[in-house]
Amino acid sequence: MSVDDENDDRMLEAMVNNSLLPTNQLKECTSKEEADLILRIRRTILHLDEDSTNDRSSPKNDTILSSSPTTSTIALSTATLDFKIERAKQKYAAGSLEEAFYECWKIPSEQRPLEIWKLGGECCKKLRVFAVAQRWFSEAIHVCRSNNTDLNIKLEQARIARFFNNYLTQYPMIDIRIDQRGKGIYAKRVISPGEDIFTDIPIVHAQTVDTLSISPSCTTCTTSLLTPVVYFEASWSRMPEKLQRQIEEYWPTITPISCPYCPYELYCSELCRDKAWNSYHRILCPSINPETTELYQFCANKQIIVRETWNSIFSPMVLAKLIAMIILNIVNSVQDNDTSNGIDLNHSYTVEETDEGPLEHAKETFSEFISSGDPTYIRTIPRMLKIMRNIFNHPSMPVHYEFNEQEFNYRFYQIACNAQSFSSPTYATTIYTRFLYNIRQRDKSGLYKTLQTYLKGEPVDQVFGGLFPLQSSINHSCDNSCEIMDCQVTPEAAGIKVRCKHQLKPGDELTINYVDLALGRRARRAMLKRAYNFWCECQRCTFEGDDAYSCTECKTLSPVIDNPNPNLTNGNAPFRKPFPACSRCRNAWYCSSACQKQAWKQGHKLICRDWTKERSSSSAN
Ligand SMILES: C[S@@+](CC[C@H](N)C(=O)[O-])C[C@H]1O[C@@H](n2cnc3c(N)ncnc32)[C@H](O)[C@@H]1O
Repeated sequence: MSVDDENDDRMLEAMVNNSLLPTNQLKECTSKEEADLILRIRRTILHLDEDSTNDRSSPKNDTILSSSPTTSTIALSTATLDFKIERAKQKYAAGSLEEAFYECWKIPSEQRPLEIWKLGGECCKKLRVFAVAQRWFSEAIHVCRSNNTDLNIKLEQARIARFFNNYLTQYPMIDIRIDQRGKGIYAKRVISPGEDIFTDIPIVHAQTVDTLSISPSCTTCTTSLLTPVVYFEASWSRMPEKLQRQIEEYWPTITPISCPYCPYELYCSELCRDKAWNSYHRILCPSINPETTELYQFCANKQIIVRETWNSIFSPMVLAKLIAMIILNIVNSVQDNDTSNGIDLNHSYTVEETDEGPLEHAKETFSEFISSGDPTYIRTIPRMLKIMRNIFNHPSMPVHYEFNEQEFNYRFYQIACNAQSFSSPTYATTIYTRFLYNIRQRDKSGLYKTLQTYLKGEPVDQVFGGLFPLQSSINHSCDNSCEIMDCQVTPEAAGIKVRCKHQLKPGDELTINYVDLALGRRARRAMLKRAYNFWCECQRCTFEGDDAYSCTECKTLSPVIDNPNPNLTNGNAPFRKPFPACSRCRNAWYCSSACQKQAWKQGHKLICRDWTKERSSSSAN
């Protein structure tokens, strides 16, 4: 500490002792996080004992924290204010973040200028106290009174950092940044091909409607529950009993248990059953809420799948579970006696009230999933809106959740834009393969030969669609740098891992493919627009063309020709002679070798390969 600093400190102490910092100003902490930070700074950095008599402002945590900032602080003179602002800036420039924040904090909130709110926010961001950073940037925006993009980005970054803090601490090789596409994940160090980057467990998931009835599995942990009865279908009942016993002897042991109150959910264990009950089934079980029967039957009856909507990874059950989990979050927070959230169980809360009000935290878990799509689309699926409304308006609901068209639309697109397919590595085929292996190893009676007339080949594997908090921040590229693999993340939970496919340098973005890479650019872009509501401008889309009738490089249209086949029509458009395709990728067409050479140099060489041979590993669609 320099002499100047010491003098400043003495001056500051004098100010404190001369009531320039009134005690009740310490009530200005509006959150527990802020109060904790201030107390930590006072204890560890400034060595100010909470009970020190020197320090007139020496509250305990409960007095330092106030739910509403006081307005009764004594105003600082302009000179003192300027002195404090300057001092905060100096501390920040010297890298003393805690002290800089303390300086900012000691200025009464009503006198804090924009630069102090901003500086305090920066300090907290660097100190990784993101909840406080969020509040200070938010106040900065409030003080600013105009739309300040820089501050909005800072606030958004603090919010994201707060939400993903645990993940980013666990996976220091990645970072989350935002741009016009929303969040994205970036490498912070070199990551080599084949390296596993992170694992993730879904926050909500459900089995896809097209595998539900043919590939039974544990609703909670997704492990296959394929039994011989299900595998052999009708032929099981026609088999001699002795053969059935022999099959059972070699079939891996599987003992599914169902919900005791309804036939719709299967589990591999009581643990999985209880988890499901506590997180959503206790309000979605048809024995409690009869309106859910229609939803369970809709999912079980694969004939009525509207493929375009409830596609291979999007089960409407994900949507129902998500809302059920929010409702149970509310109930649990009340039961935890957390009175600070001010929830009144006798009151029916509406979605609007929960948006800004005390129930916000109940929805916070799902707040990071982006939601983007055509709002008129859901009018084409009125039946599901009706089913959901009936479920969530049923009197058995512990709190009222107004499930209107707007909410349906928002939640629908949250799932549509973010759902990722996955499965337990204990697939149906794993069970079947083990069965055949057991017979080959142990059977001496010629069972395998007898079974030939009954075996139907490999069973269909169970597939689930889920929302993964971290993985859902990965943007798409048609030349993706990473791939998604199924993974048993913990002994109890299946999920995914993200594996590096192409070498990543610090700052490079982690990307996955949401659509089949073998498709041409026009089809890929159309699918991405329809399913995810964005127009792909990735490197590959930039250096490929749509068709053979315009030069991918100079955009010149190919020459008009006579109709080559009188049976063909082309609307009012003329017939054109196709330009030759790039012989390797066949996804770009050039009018001349000069254009081809130019395109190659510009960047086509970076993405030119036979895409039909690329493994389409990620299945976000
Ligand atoms: C799974 S999320 C990816 C993370 C997302 N950016 C976020 O902020 O949460 C999918 C959404 O991200 C956006 N997105 C993903 N890849 C994109 C790309 N290549 N170009 C533009 N937007 C993209 C689209 O809005 C899409 O619906």
